[in-house]
Amino acid sequence: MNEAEHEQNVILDVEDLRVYYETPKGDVLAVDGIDFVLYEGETLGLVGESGCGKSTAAMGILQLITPPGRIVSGEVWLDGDNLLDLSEEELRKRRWTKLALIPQGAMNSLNPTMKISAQIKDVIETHEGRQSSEKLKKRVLELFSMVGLPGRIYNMYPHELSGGMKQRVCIAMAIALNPNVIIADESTSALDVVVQRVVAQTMLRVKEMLGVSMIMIGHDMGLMAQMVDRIAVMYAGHIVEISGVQELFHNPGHPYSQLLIESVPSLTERKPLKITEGITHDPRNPPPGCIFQLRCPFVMDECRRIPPPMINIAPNQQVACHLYKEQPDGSIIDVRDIATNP
Ligand SMILES: Nc1ncnc2c1ncn2[C@@H]1O[C@H](COP(=O)(O)OP(=O)(O)OP(=O)(O)O)[C@@H](O)[C@H]1O
Repeated sequence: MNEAEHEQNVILDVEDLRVYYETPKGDVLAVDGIDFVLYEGETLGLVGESGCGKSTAAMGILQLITPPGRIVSGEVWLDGDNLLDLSEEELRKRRWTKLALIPQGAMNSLNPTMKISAQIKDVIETHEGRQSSEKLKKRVLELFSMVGLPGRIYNMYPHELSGGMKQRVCIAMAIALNPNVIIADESTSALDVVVQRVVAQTMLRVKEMLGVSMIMIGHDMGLMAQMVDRIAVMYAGHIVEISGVQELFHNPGHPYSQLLIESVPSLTERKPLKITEGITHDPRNPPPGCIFQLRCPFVMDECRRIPPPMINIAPNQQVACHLYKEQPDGSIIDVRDIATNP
């Protein structure tokens, strides 16, 4: 769905974001011009194989890139501000209160020497100033109950909790100041499958209770299918498709999305995993034209020369691929259909 067709408001607007890492052999173009919007109340999945730039994109949005990384260009609009224009002080005020991150391996980011409750209180007091201990305790216990944690862990340390519980503590921290947007970076991948599902359900419940918008980063397509409204598919620093879950799973548009969907394991049918090659080009020296050309089964001459623009191929489906051509009447044709039905 494009912005005009969507009834909801845009809460986060990322435009042409580029983040590169400096290396002795040249810059790694980790995120190389991504554009997307997040709608109010929406959960957007960001998927793609390891190294495609998902975490870098998240850190770029939050302005948390550190050397050798740097933001080369872009705009990140949140609540009327371009985060790239703000001072570190202004950014600090917005982190946790407007935009919260549940980082990769979040549960290992808890301070092992501090009680769980003290860590959550710290987040609250840093932003809101000192408060009565009674009031703080009530708030922490409320947060625990929202994420399904028992009150008895109030005086516990991180090592006394299971992985799933620690992950819930990180969710509690992320929602403590009622942010508009939460970015969860593969926050469930270090957990076993059953715990993953429980944590994922906690995130969904919290999302519904608070009406917060979320970006969920991961590679488990099955989990994504159950959790998100739309999915942005990333390949080598580029977003190649943004589609509704139904559209992506039933009719993936980009050849890379097609490979990803074909690789989703099914309970009833065993099939070989198609994604085995990984990103084939040097991320410091991407080919001109389409970023996926070296692995694309449908590559054409045009793909080797011209980067494909993102176009709407269906109401809730945008794809950057030369296979799709917009006709003067606005309809879309797939050039493979012309080749097979002249
Ligand atoms: N400090 C760094 N120096 C050089 N290159 C880096 C650095 N950090 C990341 N990269 C490169 O940037 C690219 C994107 O990495 P990133 O971690 O964002 O990908 P990802 O999709 O989040 O991967 P994963 O799913 O494994 O977390 C990769 O090619 C990676 O090797």
